[in-house]
Amino acid sequence: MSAHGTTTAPATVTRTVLALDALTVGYAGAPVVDRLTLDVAPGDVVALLGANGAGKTTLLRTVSGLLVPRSGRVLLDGDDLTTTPVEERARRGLAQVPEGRSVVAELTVEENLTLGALWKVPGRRARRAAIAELYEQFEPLARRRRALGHQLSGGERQMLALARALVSQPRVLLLDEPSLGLAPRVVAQLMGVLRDTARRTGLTVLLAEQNVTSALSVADRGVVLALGKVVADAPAADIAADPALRHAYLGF
Ligand SMILES: Nc1ncnc2c1ncn2[C@@H]1O[C@H](COP(=O)(O)OP(=O)(O)OP(=O)(O)O)[C@@H](O)[C@H]1O
Repeated sequence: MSAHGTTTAPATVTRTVLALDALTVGYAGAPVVDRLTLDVAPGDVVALLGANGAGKTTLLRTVSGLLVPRSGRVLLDGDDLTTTPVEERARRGLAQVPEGRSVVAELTVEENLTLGALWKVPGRRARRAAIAELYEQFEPLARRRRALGHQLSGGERQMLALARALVSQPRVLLLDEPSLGLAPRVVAQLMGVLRDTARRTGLTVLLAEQNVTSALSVADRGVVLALGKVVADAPAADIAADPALRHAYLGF
């Protein structure tokens, strides 16, 4: 009771950086993402899991602005970005690393990183400092800074794609299948860098992965999709420890 005799609400504030509100997205025919609602807290690493075709890529592309939903909203810090162009979303701190390690094959590692920093980090000196800082985390890239994109291994390319997204210091990182086609040792290295970065910087991550074990090893929270709907949303450790859930939706 307060001094005036009224009951005051407890001072708990749930902060949300990214909110997906009843999103429905599709191509031709039935929706692929179906009235999906998800709130992501700042600094959360969320693994988006689900079988082939569950709607993970479609959801990430809707958040980054590559796809426009049929209905529902995408909110960043409470601002409705549902119809905001991709570039403006990027300027506001949303960065996507698409499936397939998009790096520029004809440019060196360092040039690719400079390109990533170009419009987000003003001034050559600041860009050089941002890249130097990244090299400290992405040690294999530092060693290959003069190598061209096409000379890199799959793991190095994926690492470069991740580093290039991080150089713009995004607030929310959208990662689509970073482990695809990589050897387990390389996947472990990549996930380790992602986990360290998220812990150090408070970055919020939405990580779509078929590699459930790897994704849950870095995530705080797991969200399982099936037919475009959320069928489970729980701490990553609980999902990893739930054999019935794994068997029903994750194939192991
Ligand atoms: N460009 C497109 N045009 C038409 N249908 C599409 C398109 N892209 C995806 N789909 C369909 O939408 C559904 C969901 O695909 P999506 O790629 O979002 O799933 P996913 O969970 O990311 O699966 P994967 O891990 O295989 O990428 C699938 O049935 C897929 O065939």
